Amino acid sequence: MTRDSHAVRLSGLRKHYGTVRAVDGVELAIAPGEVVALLGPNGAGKSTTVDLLLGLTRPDAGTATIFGLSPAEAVADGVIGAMLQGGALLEDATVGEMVEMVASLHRAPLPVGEALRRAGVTELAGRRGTKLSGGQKQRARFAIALVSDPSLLVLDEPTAAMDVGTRREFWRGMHEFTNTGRTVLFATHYLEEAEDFADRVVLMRGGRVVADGSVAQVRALAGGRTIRAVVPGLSAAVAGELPGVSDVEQRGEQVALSSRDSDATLRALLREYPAAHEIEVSAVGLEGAFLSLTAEGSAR
Ligand SMILES: Nc1ncnc2c1ncn2[C@@H]1O[C@H](COP(=O)(O)OP(=O)(O)OP(=O)(O)O)[C@@H](O)[C@H]1O
Repeated sequence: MTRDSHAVRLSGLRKHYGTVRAVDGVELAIAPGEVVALLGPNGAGKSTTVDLLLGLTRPDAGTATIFGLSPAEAVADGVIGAMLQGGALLEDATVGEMVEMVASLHRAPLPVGEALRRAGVTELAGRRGTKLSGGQKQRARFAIALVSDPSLLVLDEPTAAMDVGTRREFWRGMHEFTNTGRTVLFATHYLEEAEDFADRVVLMRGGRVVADGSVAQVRALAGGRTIRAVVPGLSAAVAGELPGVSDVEQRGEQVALSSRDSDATLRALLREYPAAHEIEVSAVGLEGAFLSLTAEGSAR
């Protein structure tokens, strides 16, 4: 088999559970070195996509490859490391023993101490699985995911059980990993994590990819900008007819116009209402884009 130049390639991937289309024709190619956030509301198909990529579930149709390998081959080779939400830990073993055991399964693992350090669990090495808090378990799973020294890390809501400080430490460890040119795909509900950490955002809804691009591109897809101004004598009906305007919110003389073309809207607004003042134009945040692109009945 020729080595695929992509770190991840999902083609025509489908998985149904009864009548539920958990993954409904996903196409996704991730280049080596990309850090990709997988976003979407509950039930969008993120975990199923991750499971298909790891070979934990078989697709009804389509293929998933990792550097040209099947999921099973990639897992066996240590090319892919995974951190899953409910990933089992051995309750009777210590964190150090668990990492040691996983290391022994791989040809060229990281030194165990190094994996523990990168995951911030050096102090927990002697602690048993039963004695770990939710956030500590997540960090132990991170050490286990790192120890094969994988080229691709796949993480399903890695920081879900972590407090703010632990989360910051976790992303510091991740930066250490990605700075060496490794590839990461992580599913998350925290938009600020996607905004801060990902090069690319893939938005899923109903088992499909509904947006894919940089944070800035996904924001732009959601339909532009908001213009806020104080406009004496404004008529909401007239404002709604200005070019590019998709929504008008008025409170007294204060107005917020959502616009697909803020330049055209602003020119027309000032022509119509020369007394308009305190004008502010702002981009839609990732949160706004997320809500608009994943809303039920959204056009995309
Ligand atoms: N093993 C299963 N059996 C039956 N239905 C399933 C199974 N796994 C997932 N589903 C269904 O498939 C759909 C997609 O679920 P999935 O867990 O992939 O979504 P998700 O985007 O990860 O959601 P969340 O953000 O809540 O974790 C949902 O409707 C879910 O109920």
